[in-house]
Amino acid sequence: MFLLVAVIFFISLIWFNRDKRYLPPGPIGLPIIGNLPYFILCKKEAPEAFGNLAKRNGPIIYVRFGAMEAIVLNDFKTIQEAMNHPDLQDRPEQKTFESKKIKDAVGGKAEGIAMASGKAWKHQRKFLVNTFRDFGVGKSRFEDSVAMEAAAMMAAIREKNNLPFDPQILFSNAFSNIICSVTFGKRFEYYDPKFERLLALVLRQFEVIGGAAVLAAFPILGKFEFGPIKEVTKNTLEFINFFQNIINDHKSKFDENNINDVIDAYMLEMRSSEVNGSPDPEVFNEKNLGALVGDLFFAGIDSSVSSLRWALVYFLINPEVQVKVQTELDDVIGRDRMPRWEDRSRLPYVEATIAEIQRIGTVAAIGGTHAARKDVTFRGYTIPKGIAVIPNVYAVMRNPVLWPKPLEFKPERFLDENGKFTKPEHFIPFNIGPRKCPGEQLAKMELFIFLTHLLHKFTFYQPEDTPAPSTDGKMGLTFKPPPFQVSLRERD
Ligand code: HEM
Repeated sequence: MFLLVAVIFFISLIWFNRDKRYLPPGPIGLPIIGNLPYFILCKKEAPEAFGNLAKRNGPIIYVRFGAMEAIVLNDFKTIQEAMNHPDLQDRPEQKTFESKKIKDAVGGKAEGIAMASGKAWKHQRKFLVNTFRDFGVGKSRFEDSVAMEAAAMMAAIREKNNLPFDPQILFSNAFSNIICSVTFGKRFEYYDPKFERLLALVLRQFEVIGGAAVLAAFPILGKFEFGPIKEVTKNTLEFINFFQNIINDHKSKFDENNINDVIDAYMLEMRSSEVNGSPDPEVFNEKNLGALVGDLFFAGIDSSVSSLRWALVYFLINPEVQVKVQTELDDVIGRDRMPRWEDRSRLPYVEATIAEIQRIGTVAAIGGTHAARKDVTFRGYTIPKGIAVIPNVYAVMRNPVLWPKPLEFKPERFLDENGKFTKPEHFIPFNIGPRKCPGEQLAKMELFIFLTHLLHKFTFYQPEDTPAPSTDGKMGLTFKPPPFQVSLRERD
């Protein structure tokens, strides 16, 4: 009996690993579950575990979890080539949101930008990039909205009366409000119950989505809708309801001569496509609008919140860097006014510090999963149609050849011999290629304004009797620091 089981096991092992002939090397997978045990047993977060596999197998590796197969790219040149490849710009099919309940609520399949492929992605991405440009998002004329939100957040910080606090909620309030303003032209007071509910949902969704994605890789488990998948479905239905009310409100007040936000601009595009047949009416419709609004929330909040939290973690551990940033701000800007976006070219140490936070924090550690539109031959391997292609940006940002002593927090690595800010081409926090982050300019402005305004007014330090914050990031929707507490003093 034992012999029979052993024979069946080995035959299935060979069968499940059979079609690796043209695929890159990787660890041998078990039947059904694939490489899941490796990732559980190695006790590392996925980006680091991929990097370790690459040390043994070369920069391009193949891994499998249940039905989800992935090719992971672990060095800069490979990522650069793949992310610019015209046939590698799709997204893999999304099983996490496959629930019938979600489809019923939306009236079918809804595609925004972040998870879309083909023409839905191409047209809507172009729309978003143009709309951001027209509204001046991430440009000087948008600065006042960002600065106002930073001021509201600092007022809320002062209400903590010098008691230690976890910055997660306040940062989430602020960055959510910026996305609300861009998307539907409204910001909320921090204690508005509607806003508190929305924020709690957003934060919870960020927490459970990773677990749901793992379960969804096993179609049989995914069908039963339990645990995280059930919760993701429930939260998504609540989001749909929230966004739909806002869209309905915009519909009732729509005025084509008064386009104020992304939803207005999208409705104008829908009108034009109804009347002229261009842009494509199959793409610009209300279902996809809802999905696009959701994308802005999921892509545009957690990444900025986690970046600013990494900033505080590294300032608490390296107080001398915080002092240098404050000294540069005081020397260049002075104490009588707040720093402005246009000041940044005169603040090389500030720019270098923000870059170093983005490098060492690497919030988009596996920076955007792509997929092949058709079978692609890449560096002698086959990337089969639909398979996930993961750029391991974390491995690039911590490669000791590119960044000597990569675990040390050293803003100076971004300064040249004349003290000018400089960044090498392998610095890719927003990924590269046609699919790179369309919110890059906004994110850069948010980080600059929030960081400089906070350090202009406050000095952060580790609360007494608490351990130093951990730099061991955790993978959720983004790569983020574990919760920590911070204290501050108001500067003179
Ligand atoms: C520090 C902050 C941010 C970082 C590090 C970041 C990074 C990224 C990365 C790595 C991707 C995947 C690119 C790819 O698939 O190749 C992405 C996609 C995206 N990001 Fe960001 N992002 C940030 C902030 C924002 C903000 C503020 C917004 C919105 C206003 C935004 C909107 C998007 C959207 C819509 C996508 C999907 C693009 C597509 O699929 O074509 N991001 N971001």
